[in-house]
Amino acid sequence: MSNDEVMVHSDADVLTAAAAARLITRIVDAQRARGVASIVLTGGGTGIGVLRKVRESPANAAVDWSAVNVFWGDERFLPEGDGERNETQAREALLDHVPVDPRRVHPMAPSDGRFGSDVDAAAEHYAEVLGALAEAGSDRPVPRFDVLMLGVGEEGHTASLFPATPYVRDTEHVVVGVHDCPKPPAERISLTLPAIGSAAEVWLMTGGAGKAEAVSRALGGAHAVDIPAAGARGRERTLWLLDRQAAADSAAVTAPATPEQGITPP
Ligand SMILES: O=C1O[C@H](COP(=O)(O)O)[C@@H](O)[C@H](O)[C@H]1O
Repeated sequence: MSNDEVMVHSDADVLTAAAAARLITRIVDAQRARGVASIVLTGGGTGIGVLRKVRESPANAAVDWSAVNVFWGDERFLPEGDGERNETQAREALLDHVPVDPRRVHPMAPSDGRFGSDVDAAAEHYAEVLGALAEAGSDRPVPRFDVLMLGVGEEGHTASLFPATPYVRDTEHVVVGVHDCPKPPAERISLTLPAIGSAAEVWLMTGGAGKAEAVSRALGGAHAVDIPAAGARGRERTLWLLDRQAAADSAAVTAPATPEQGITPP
């Protein structure tokens, strides 16, 4: 039985705005508690939409952007600056517009960087970057992630972990080089499910009718190998942020009686 929390918003615009407000608050709270916040970004329409809304929000001035560590959950292995890279899109949407400390921004390597076209070497290096920033005394080989955001694909992929691939089954690595990806580009870099599961909070954010079946199967208890999003769980909290269309097929999430409604499945 899942103890995921589900929040359904009326449409994609409200979803991204509400998730942005939530993200700002999460960062401010983490900075108040520890002086610094660590966030893990996702690509995809909803994830980038959320970053755009953070940029547009006057409340983003409450964040000390110089004390935000930025990581990525996955990356499309393409040349630096390519418009399809999750990093490029995140920079355009937010990071180029707020005073982040470049030393705290940790993108995954591009395909024309120091590892050339060797996606496995690039993945191994990212694991080293994460390991070097792991909390002192922690047995987790990654930093403390206050929030790790994810998208959900129509077939249930999350980060760059696709159904029935060796990568979604991987429990040995923190980061994997993904080959033969069914959604272009063919090569990607991704955190594994155990690495995702080290985050304090995991937020799965998606909207649109095309995601309804995957969401329903994930919330219905599908195996992660079939629906990778079903295997993404935070240590303290797993939160699904959906619009009505994406929630439409989920038995545990009946049509909201009010415009916004949060539901925790039984
Ligand atoms: O390729 C990717 O797609 C997923 C989902 O994207 P969406 O546009 O369907 O919401 C995203 O989570 C992932 O980071 C990205 O690399």
